[in-house]
Amino acid sequence: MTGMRVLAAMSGGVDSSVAAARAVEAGHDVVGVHLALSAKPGTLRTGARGCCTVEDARDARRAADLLGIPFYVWDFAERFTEDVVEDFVAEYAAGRTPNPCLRCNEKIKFAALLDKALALGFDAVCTGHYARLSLVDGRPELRRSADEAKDQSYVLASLTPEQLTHALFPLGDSVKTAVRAEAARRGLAVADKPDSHDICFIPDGDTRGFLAGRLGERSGELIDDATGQVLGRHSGVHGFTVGQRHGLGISTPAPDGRPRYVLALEPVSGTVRVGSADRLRVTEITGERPVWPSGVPLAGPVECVVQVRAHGGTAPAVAEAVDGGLTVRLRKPLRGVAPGQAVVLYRPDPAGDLVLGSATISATA
Ligand SMILES: Nc1ncnc2c1ncn2[C@@H]1O[C@H](COP(=O)(O)OP(=O)(O)OP(=O)(O)O)[C@@H](O)[C@H]1O
Repeated sequence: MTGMRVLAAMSGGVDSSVAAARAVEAGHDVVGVHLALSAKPGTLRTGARGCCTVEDARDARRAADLLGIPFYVWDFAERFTEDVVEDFVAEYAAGRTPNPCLRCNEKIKFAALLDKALALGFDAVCTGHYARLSLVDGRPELRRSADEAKDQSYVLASLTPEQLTHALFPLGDSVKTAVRAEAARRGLAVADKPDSHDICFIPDGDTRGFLAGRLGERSGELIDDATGQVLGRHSGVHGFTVGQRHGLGISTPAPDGRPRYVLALEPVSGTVRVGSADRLRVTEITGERPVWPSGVPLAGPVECVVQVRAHGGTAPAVAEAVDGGLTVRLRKPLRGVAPGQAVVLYRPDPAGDLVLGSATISATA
């Protein structure tokens, strides 16, 4: 479809700059917007790296200028803090492992931003996400990106059909190297800008330190799940994720000398249960709050491939919608399946695996 009124979400990175350029080229009427998401952005003077820095806003503006489109900066810092950062902290405090990019898509980019865009008369929000999106008989179909390494369908799979109907992902069919080459060809100054990674509001990558700063000391015991033996103390369940092996701070070596992994987090008592790798194997996953991006709930047990974290963690499975939730029986056990992460169901397809549904992991067995 051409001639839509499109609001391009421009981070100041190479992907969203090229995505906006392609939207312009496709004949849409495009306006660029950069979201100020941090209450304390880094500045040009200190050169500090941070979330949504002054440099990022400037890069986005330059790209918009080159494309000849109007450009605005909108302050969404309060919404972002409430819906993404506070949620992130609360989830860790509750012993779960959240995915903040997924939450940002669900609550900010395709909720607060999309709502404002629709209210202003735009038809769609365009982003530089790597995922394929098409409308088939009026139903959105979300598929994995052509670039396997960059695929972001996992963090978009919890969007509803209503949200996806108003989304535009112009990079879905491209690989990152081609996008960089295109940025250079178009004269976009951000062509060489490094990929953003990890969590944008923790620029130094020290998630544990960030959470410790927010949640303080909440000490508890590290317990060997098999023997009940206390192996050490820790300063908060928020420092751990199911499947974690390193940084456990265990002072007592296991009698069998095998490495130990986090098996479960119990926030009320502050207990971290650890055990050997074989105890980490999961064959059944229970999911809550399922979402069907194409608007079609699973009918009966369905053979699919599931993914349980943003990178890797895939296995063939049989999934079934039950009582407003989801049950997944894995055909091959997975390790490191953490409550709070999403379980995303895919139907394998040479044209890009199709997202059938998604749910939040609530329990494993
Ligand atoms: N601060 C922001 N303002 C506006 N849009 C944003 C912002 N941050 C992210 N986005 C949008 O969300 C998309 C995905 O965000 P993500 O953090 O995964 O970026 P990315 O893959 O590094 O892309 P880019 O190279 O454009 O930064 C971006 O391509 C962009 O469209």
